[in-house]
Amino acid sequence: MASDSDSDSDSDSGSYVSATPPRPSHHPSPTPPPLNSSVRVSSRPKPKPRPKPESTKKSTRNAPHHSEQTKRSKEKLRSSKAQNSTVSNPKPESESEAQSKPKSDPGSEGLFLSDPDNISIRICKPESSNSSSNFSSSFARLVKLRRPSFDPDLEFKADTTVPIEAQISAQNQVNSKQTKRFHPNLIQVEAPISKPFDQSKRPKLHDQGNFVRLNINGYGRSRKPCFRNGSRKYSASRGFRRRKWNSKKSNNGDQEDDLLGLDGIVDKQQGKSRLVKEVEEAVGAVREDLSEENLRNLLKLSHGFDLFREGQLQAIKNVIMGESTMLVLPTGGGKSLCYQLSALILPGVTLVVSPLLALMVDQLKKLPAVLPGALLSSNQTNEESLEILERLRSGEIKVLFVSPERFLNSEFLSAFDDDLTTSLVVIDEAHCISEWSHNFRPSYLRLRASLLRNKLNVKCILAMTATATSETLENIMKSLEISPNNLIQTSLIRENLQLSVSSSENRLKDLLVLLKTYPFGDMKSIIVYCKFQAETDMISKLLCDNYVKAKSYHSGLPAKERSHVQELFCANRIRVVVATVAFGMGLDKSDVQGVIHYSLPESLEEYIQETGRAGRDGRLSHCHLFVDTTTYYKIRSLSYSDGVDEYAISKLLGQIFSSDINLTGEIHSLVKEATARKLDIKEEALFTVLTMLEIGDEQYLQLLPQLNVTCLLSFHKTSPDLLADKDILIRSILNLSEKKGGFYVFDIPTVANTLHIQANEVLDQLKNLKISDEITYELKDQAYCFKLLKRPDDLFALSARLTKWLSQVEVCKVQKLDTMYKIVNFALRECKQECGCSASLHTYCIQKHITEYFSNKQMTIGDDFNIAGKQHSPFLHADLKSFLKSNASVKLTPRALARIMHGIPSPTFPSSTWARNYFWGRYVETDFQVVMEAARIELMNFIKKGTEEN
Ligand SMILES: Nc1ncnc2c1ncn2[C@@H]1O[C@H](COP(=O)(O)OP(=O)(O)OP(=O)(O)O)[C@@H](O)[C@H]1O
Repeated sequence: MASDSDSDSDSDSGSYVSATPPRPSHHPSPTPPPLNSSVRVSSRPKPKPRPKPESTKKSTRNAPHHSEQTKRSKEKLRSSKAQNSTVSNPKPESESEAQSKPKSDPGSEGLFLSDPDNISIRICKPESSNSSSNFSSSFARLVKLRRPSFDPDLEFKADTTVPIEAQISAQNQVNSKQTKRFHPNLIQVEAPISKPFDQSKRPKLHDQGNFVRLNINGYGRSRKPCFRNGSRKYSASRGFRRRKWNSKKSNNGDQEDDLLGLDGIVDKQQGKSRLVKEVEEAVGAVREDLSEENLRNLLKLSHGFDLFREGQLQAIKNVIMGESTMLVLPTGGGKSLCYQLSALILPGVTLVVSPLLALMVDQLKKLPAVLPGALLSSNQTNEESLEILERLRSGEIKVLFVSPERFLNSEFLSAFDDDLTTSLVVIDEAHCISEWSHNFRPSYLRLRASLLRNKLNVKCILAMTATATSETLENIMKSLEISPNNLIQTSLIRENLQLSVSSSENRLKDLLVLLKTYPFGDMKSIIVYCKFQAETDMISKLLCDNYVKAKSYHSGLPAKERSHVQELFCANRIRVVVATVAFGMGLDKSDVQGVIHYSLPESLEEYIQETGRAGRDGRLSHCHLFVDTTTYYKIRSLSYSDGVDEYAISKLLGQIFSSDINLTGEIHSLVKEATARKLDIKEEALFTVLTMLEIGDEQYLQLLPQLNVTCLLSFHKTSPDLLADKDILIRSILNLSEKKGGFYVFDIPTVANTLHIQANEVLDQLKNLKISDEITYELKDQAYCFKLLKRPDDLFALSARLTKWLSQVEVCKVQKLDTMYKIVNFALRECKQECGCSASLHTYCIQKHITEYFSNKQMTIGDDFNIAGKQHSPFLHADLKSFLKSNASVKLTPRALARIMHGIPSPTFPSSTWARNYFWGRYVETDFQVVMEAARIELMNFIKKGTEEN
């Protein structure tokens, strides 16, 4: 039976169909859908034997050295941030980003780009007491510009004491005496004053890599150990750089850097400029002659490695020659190096699209010091993002990390309009493009070659993944227009991994035994993967009770705690991390010796990725998998939690294209939670449908960045009416809002549409008024926003097509799980124990079947196992009848009924309410399709009977 905790599994990328995204710990309450749920018409090396484990060293790191000036900057930053911390986050980009970011905790670990010396140009200062009218006037000009015919008096039938023209001319006079302030979104109208980048150019020290720019929350924090995990300390590249730059090297590791005096810093800076010069020369040589020798010389200088790994050299050569390339290297195979070295050589910018903020942060940290990088994320303010784009244009940034959702942002795309040369676009985790991958992510669909060429003017694309079937690869290469000749693929599983499997009736007991006996008993660094968050907490506690140093890790934990666990693990201060799928992306700990799957992975792709976290140092490592049928059925059942009925899709399309929606470019919104609950469609599935309506065969709409669309506003200094006289936005708000509980409640897109401006321009103006202490406000109701471009000719045909596609994706997901189960079952029951397979060790047979699966070869396993569960149950129909009788007033579809019988929570039927029902999860072991068909029959009978009785 799946309860709340059962279903609260994690995902590594907040993807839609295949992996359930990290969930909040609460479930939506089962209250009826609120009124606003409708569309809002707003207006490989040979394994070396592992040495005996050493006793864990305690890493000691001193507080970083700061100059007085940086301390002052830090103070300034804190106060400015405090002033600027609005209740809102105006541009949430994606679930995954939002989940990765520290939840509005100013003290939490900074995943922000920052330059503490440059605070003054980014943070809006509070204005003097009459500043609201200044804002009002510049805002009025903006409105006037967007909608010349706009007359607030006529529009709102209100008296105005100050006509808008007078406001504008008065403001012009004021402006002529004042420093000009430009609205950030006025770039199309009037170019903002090009701010000289007045950051005092602190050269990066070698040990800072790219991290110093990450932390907007406080300068000093950039040197906290959270960004300096234990493994990095000993990494080859850092070691190399140390040798290069610091002749006074002692054995103190990082501590030594912190204790260096000014002389040391000067030495380092000189060393760095020498290195930069050498790298520049090496780059020049490569540009002249793309020989292996020249590339190896550059590799040595920039990364400190002597040799390329398999696939790297070819990938780099392809990219430098402008050939779009598909690169498939195993986890830890060295994919990042391919774009890093290429970025050094190519003249323009390298844009890296990455699915997770945490991954971006990690990759940014890993850039060699000679390669300046930055990232854009929804955590940043508009000013910060604009500043980064400015630095990109000025050539100060060579590598920019972005999420796929960033491509919805017009400001971002317009930065690539003219002079900016984008030499390379890298699509990391490229399998997310394909709906047939284990981790499909709708936003990745946007990343087609045509868009990248048109919008970014880029010729070369490098797509990278560690795991993709040939079908997925075909899909990716087709949408990115990569020639089949440019597929570089090495083996999927590193040869240093020993794979074992055992069936288990009591996994907890077996896990304890495994951790205490050879080979796992000798290991100092192990990851245990579980399916559910609650499991990880329970198991780590049990391990601690049994003297195994362990911690749990899942996306339900606060970001700070997660990074703390990762730090401890990387520093070998805990032996075991018990984690969900959320752990490990971007983890570059080379000496993980063992991976244990407590739960069956959902696909072979997931298995390969997770086992690939062991033995990145090339040493012999072990991966064990526990198989129990109950977990298999439970996971299989949950694979059906994203499915959608045609009926629900039709209703959704009916809302999106309702007759009173016009196509005049107004912003429309769909409140996520309310719509999901009303239509019983998961939010991720809603987003997939919207994405398909944008980039499917025909473009029906244009998606905009997601927003909190409902604003609750209260006034403080000036009375609302007086402020409305001065401020056109406030006047609109007063006319379009309802008064509730002391707040003026209004819909942001409606106000934006009335004034013919963008929603983020409304938010910017609200922020300005808040800074001037005129108002405070709260934002709620996260919504998908879009503009309608075209109405479908046949809504029914469109919903049938979309439903069919979604159900194929669902089937594909179930098949992936079944294949995983088949392979381990084969190992357990059918393996002839040849080629090294023996007892629980099945490296050979598992690898063989993995290769068959990924190369699309016919699997050499029969379909003997009854993997799909029981096909029939004598009591199913009787139970369905009984359920319908006792829940006659509940509106049910066959899918909803089958979900209840399987114990699968959904937006309308959350487990918090329904898990108490007697029938909840009783048929988890019967194939879902069988239960759904039975539910359809019984529902029809029930309705027919009801009609006859009436
Ligand atoms: N040619 C090389 N020689 C030695 N070490 C290398 C080489 N290339 C990469 N590495 C190292 O291998 C490790 C893994 O590299 P990287 O993180 O790029 O792998 P990846 O393929 O991106 O892994 P993942 O799939 O987990 O993201 C890093 O520590 C990197 O420094």
